[in-house]
Amino acid sequence: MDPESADQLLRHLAQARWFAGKGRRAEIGSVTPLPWLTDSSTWPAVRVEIVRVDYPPAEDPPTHDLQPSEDSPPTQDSQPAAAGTQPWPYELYQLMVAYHRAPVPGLLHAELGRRTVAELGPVIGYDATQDPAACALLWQMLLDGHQTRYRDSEISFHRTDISELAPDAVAQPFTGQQSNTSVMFGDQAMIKFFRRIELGANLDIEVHDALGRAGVRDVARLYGWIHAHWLQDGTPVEADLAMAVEKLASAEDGWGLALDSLRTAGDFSEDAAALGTALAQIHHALRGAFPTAEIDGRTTESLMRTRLTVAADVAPVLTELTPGLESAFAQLGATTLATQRVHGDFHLGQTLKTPHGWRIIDFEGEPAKSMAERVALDSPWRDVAGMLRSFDYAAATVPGPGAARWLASAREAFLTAYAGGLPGLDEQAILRAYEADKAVYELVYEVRNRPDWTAIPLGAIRTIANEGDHDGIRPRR
Ligand SMILES: Nc1ncnc2c1ncn2[C@@H]1O[C@H](COP(=O)(O)OP(=O)(O)O)[C@@H](O)[C@H]1O
Ligand SMILES: O=P(O)(O)O[C@H]1O[C@H](CO)[C@@H](O[C@H]2O[C@H](CO)[C@@H](O)[C@H](O)[C@H]2O)[C@H](O)[C@H]1O
Repeated sequence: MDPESADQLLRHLAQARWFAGKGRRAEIGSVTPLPWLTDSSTWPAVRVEIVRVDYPPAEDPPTHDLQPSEDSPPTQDSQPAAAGTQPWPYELYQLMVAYHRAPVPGLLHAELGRRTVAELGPVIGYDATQDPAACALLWQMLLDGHQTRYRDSEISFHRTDISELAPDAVAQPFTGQQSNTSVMFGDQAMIKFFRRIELGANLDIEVHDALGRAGVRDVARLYGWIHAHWLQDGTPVEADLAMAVEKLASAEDGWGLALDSLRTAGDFSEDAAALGTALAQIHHALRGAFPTAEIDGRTTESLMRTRLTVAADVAPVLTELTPGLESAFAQLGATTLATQRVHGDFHLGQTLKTPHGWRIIDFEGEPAKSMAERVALDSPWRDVAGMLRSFDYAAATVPGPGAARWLASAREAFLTAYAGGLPGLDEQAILRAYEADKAVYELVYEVRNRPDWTAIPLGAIRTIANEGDHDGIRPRR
């Protein structure tokens, strides 16, 4: 790729909401095209291109010296870099590209650049997720279970039961807040194209698949996914590129509903109870579908202490609160924790209320955690604590005379429905430790993303830390 095209691509990435490298010194390391999804007579011509974005240290000169590779389909415009190992951090991003021979009115915002592609000649590349013609082709490929291979690369569409899906569903890009890119197909399905690629199995697909097989109705039905394997700079890799699920029509998100209820002095306890029941059903199914283990609570306590130390570098106010927080974590030291696969980032924004009941979405865990952390077994109390923190966020966002009562009744209804009764003292102590750990995570999240919101988790952290002090409980180490 010539420097001008690399710069153009980098500019496109830099303005994309899903690009994680904003504000960092980034370079295009390589662009690896996967096999064409369309045949030579079909326009637009569609394929996935995997973009490696490098983050070299400031002293290294920019590298646009990308070398052609024999492992990729021949093109004039994009080749993987020759580098086999990367001395600096990098990320892989998916671009689903639709090539047209002439400009498409209405797709100006989705233009990736003009280039000459060996098999196509001079063309204009667009983000296919924004192109109705390309989306119609992708939809048909899902329905057909399309598969295409070239040398060491393959891309395949996998389906579950798609008998209810109509071929003529009209594509509509999702315009709400999200970290990936979703396209709605009529009122039937949504395809979420993962932007930042994680090699291996995608957690959201894995969990939706397992819960669907277990007959759980509290999540959207999984209709299929797109999987690929290719040579990434000479190394064979594979990843899931997209997930197709039931579109939850007429759905309202839990965060908005909770705020509405607070603003109108309403009562959220019925909804909170339904969310508790849904979470209990999901946890039950996850226990059946994935391994479980009993672990020494001291291991979790130690992880929480480490996370707190790391967090205090980002939010130094945590240093003075550390003794109280460690007191809360220390309660875990005396327990054996039953662990399993969990949601990992359960909050009101991950819940949608449909005419058929609440549905839970986005099983990928906390975005700031590594894949190993997100897939690790954990106590189900992590998710319970996540939702309790979310009620606290909602009440703090709409303060007023009724907020404290709203919060208490939502908490009680959720906990009672989840656990079949209010937790005993031992469970309350575990829950408190998880609430503290979650609030520490949130404080870091807010410092980095929404500095105006730091007071919310900080308020909870102070309360928990001071409770520990009053109890006179001290960490044992
Ligand atoms: N199955 C679905 N049907 C309808 N809308 C959905 C569905 N799943 C997610 N959404 C909408 O998309 C938004 C983002 O979903 P999410 O899974 O969190 O995406 P991302 O991982 O890209 O951030 C949700 O807040 C919700 O409004
Ligand atoms: O992007 P994700 O939805 O995966 O989650 C991240 O962003 C959330 C904010 O959008 C953040 O949630 C925090 O704020 C919510 C209110 O906006 C609140 O309901 C949650 O309880 C609170 O944790 C989440 O922590 C973060 O991982």
